[in-house]
Amino acid sequence: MINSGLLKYSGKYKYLTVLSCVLSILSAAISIVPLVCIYQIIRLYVENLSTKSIMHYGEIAVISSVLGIALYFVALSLAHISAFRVAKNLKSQAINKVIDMPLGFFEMRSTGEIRKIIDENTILTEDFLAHKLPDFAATAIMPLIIVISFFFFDWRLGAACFIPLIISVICIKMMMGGENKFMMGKIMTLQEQMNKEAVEYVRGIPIIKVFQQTVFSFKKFHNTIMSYRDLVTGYAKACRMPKTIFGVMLNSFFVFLIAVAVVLFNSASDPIAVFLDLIFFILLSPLISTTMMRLMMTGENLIQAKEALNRIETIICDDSYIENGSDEFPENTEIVFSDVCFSYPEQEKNVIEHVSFEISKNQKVAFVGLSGSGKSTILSLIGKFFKANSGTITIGSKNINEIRNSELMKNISFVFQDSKLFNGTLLENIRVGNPDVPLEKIDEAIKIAQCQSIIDKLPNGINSIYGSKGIFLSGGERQRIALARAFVKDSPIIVFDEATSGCDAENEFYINKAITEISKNKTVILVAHRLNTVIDADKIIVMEKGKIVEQGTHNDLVENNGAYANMWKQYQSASDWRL
Ligand SMILES: Nc1ncnc2c1ncn2[C@@H]1O[C@H](COP(=O)(O)OP(=O)(O)OP(=O)(O)O)[C@@H](O)[C@H]1O
Repeated sequence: MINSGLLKYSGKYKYLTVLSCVLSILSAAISIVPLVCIYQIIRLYVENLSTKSIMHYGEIAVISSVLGIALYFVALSLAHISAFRVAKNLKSQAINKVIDMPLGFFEMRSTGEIRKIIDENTILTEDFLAHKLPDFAATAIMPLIIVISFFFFDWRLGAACFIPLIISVICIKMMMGGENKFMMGKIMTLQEQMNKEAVEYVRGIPIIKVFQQTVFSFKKFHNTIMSYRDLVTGYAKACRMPKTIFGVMLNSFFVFLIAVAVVLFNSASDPIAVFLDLIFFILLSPLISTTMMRLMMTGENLIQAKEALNRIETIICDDSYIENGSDEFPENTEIVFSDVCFSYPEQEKNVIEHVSFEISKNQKVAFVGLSGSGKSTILSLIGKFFKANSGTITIGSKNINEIRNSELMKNISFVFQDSKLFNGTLLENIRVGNPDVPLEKIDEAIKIAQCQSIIDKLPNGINSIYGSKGIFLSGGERQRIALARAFVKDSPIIVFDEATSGCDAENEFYINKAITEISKNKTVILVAHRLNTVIDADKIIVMEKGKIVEQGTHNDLVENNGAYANMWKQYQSASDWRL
């Protein structure tokens, strides 16, 4: 049940939610008292009885109205306190989980999707607990009110109210039961998808402009919008009839009451008594309508909150990334892959097939091969962005699954093809991996990563805020800042994934020089397309379709006259052609 599901996130505030429901029920029960008092006042007036009693009922009506409002106010206030706590706990648990997730999690989900799951669903649960749940509890008192009015007043007039009431309950069932029960989930899934694809679309606007495309070029986005349109239109059509009948029934209590009352008047020995009972039911019927309307709305909100909770729990309860590794990182940074196979989540085909290799401590090892052969995937597995399907990966004989993610990240630096800088000063960007590093080390990093010329041209030097007032850097310049960052982090293992691709000759020269400096006394793994950067590697591993086809030094592989020798020949002829 949703309530207990949500309440486990409210901690000690759980009782406030329960109390708010109890108070809301009391408030609903008390709300009937003024109606009874008005009925009594009319009865006393019709029967010409004492005005003193009329005053007495008037006072009770006013006091009970105020009490009902006060109880409802307290109920809502308590519900809000508990709801805020649940929203806060849900959000912080989800965010903490996301922070602990390996990079692979973010590769498989867009930021738009993660933001929507956490942000919008917590708002939905908060809204439900703060506003809708007390109302939902209050509607529980309604059957009791109807039964009491049956017994105490006139069962025949009660039955007249019962007819539209039953029909409207059937209509609610038709709108929310059967296939429609799953509608909210489908609608929310499509909304999430639209949100995700809208973000992708906005990101892709430069491509649309450059290639003069329209929104239709973003087929997936367009198709999702169309699917959403079809789904909600279908749902609206399916609900058209029951919703109309529901609306008519809620407004037809008078019709049923008057029809039955006419019959009763004609056969009654005491028409005044029938008239007075009719007055009571006329007073009661708007309360029944409001309650039915509330029931329908809160029922919808209940399904929505349940779906929202399920969605947040896909993150909070995601066991696939449970961290149970230790905080000890091995001294020996030898990396060994033994018969490793891997396929990306939700993909059947292995992109890494029975791969085994060894990288000794402080060796420089390069992966080369055609595009799509699995080089970057190998690097992702070393960083535990994804877990291997089978086989083992060890660092210093310790299985990487036994090393905590944060510890692994502390000891491995990654320099990707397109390094990202965050919105902050260049100094903050450089020391992000080691915030307490002394300024002398930063100066050394700037020198080694050849960043001085970049910093000199900025208005506030190293304190210039990247991304502000036109302070942007070229791809090659960002790479050099990322190299300074890696130097400052000073981790024993460094991974370069095509760090020089996309750079001009000048930047490539600087970056290669920096890589050589930064790599001293480190275990270095690099992926490179430009083979001139791997000649001096201790080992070159050649990949083809997820498998290792050759490994050795540059000279050994050239002598072998295999795949690498071919690549080398092609590379040389291309370089000669360029020259
Ligand atoms: N996130 C992902 N989900 C599904 N498949 C992926 C994902 N990333 C890569 N792949 C697939 O895995 C295979 C290996 O990709 P990988 O990026 O490791 O190759 P690569 O050798 O590094 O290529 P390149 O030199 O072009 O960067 C490719 O077929 C690619 O399509």
